Amino acid sequence: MEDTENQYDGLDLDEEELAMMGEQGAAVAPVSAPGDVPDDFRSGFVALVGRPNAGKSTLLNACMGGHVAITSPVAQTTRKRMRAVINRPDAQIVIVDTPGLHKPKDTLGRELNRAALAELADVDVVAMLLDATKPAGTGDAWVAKHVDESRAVRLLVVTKADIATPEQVQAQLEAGNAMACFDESLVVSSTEDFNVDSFIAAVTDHLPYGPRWFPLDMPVDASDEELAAEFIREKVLLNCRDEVPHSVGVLCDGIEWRDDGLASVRATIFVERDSQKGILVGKGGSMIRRIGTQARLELEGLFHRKVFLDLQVRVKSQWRRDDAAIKRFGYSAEQ
Ligand SMILES: Nc1nc2c(ncn2[C@@H]2O[C@H](COP(=O)(O)OP(=O)(O)OP(=O)(O)O)[C@@H](O)[C@H]2O)c(=O)[nH]1
Repeated sequence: MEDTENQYDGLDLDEEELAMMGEQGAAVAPVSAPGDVPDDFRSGFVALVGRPNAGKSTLLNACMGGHVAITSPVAQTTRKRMRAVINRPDAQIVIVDTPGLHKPKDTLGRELNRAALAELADVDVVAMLLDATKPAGTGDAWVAKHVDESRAVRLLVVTKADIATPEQVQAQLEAGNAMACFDESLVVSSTEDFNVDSFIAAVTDHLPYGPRWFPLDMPVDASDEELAAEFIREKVLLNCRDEVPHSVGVLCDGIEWRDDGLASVRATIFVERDSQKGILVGKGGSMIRRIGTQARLELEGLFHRKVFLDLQVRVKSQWRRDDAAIKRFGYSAEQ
């Protein structure tokens, strides 16, 4: 069903809320002292915003040249703001991946929207992503309205050029530019590495002169536990269908860095109903074993060592309507 404007009623943050959230984001302090970087060093933050499935996390990964943010064909994959850092001799670019803006059905959905919108208040550049293969709708117009109100430099990025026709790309460029006043428009394919460099260059050109905000050895601002939980959730999304993906929350209960070089990771996958637990565990444990194997291989790549993964599945009824649970999972706007 096509989104209609009034489905988003009550979602807009007022100025006070935005200012408050902007201040929280601004709590990052520079790590480089004056003189550590050249006078013409550029640095700052670019937020990727757009509807679910627009390709935000995939573009972030393409910019980073690796698997940093989780992606899947399931809408609303991203639940945590993810900041990834590109370091160049002339610039430091902090890319902020945000949850897809959508019509929320529960407290979690509302928190995800709040988290995404809050980023608009506190970045230097906003890149609004539009999927070239999906006709722009009122949901995109709603996102564009917020982008238009942002004080940041605005980029329109039409994504998935590899699977769109030239006509679709052109139509999306026109639709996007009709919805908001953009400073620049680009067409990319993140999976085919088409124009990803141009995107980074465009962002860099619009960043102010400034210090480094993150140390050179910190490509993402997430802890090992947070990354482990997200990569496990990604494997659940890739293996499960229907209602299970949206009901899944993952908590990493701990990582032990053992003397024998092995990382022992304990994590719990939460679902909302017994029936979902049954699907997730699978016949004779086949599904959870598959998810565990895929997640373990991913974590071995991430941690550069062998991983022992202990996965539990538990039921927590209606956690998506529970503020405290949403906070505990780290999916809240107030991180
Ligand atoms: N062919 C193609 N597919 C893409 C491209 N970019 C993203 N995709 C696919 O589109 C789907 C959604 O991509 P994501 O990067 O997870 O989208 P997102 O905007 O982060 O989604 P949310 O987390 O729901 O907000 C995934 O299946 C990606 O593989 C692209 O350039 N080309």
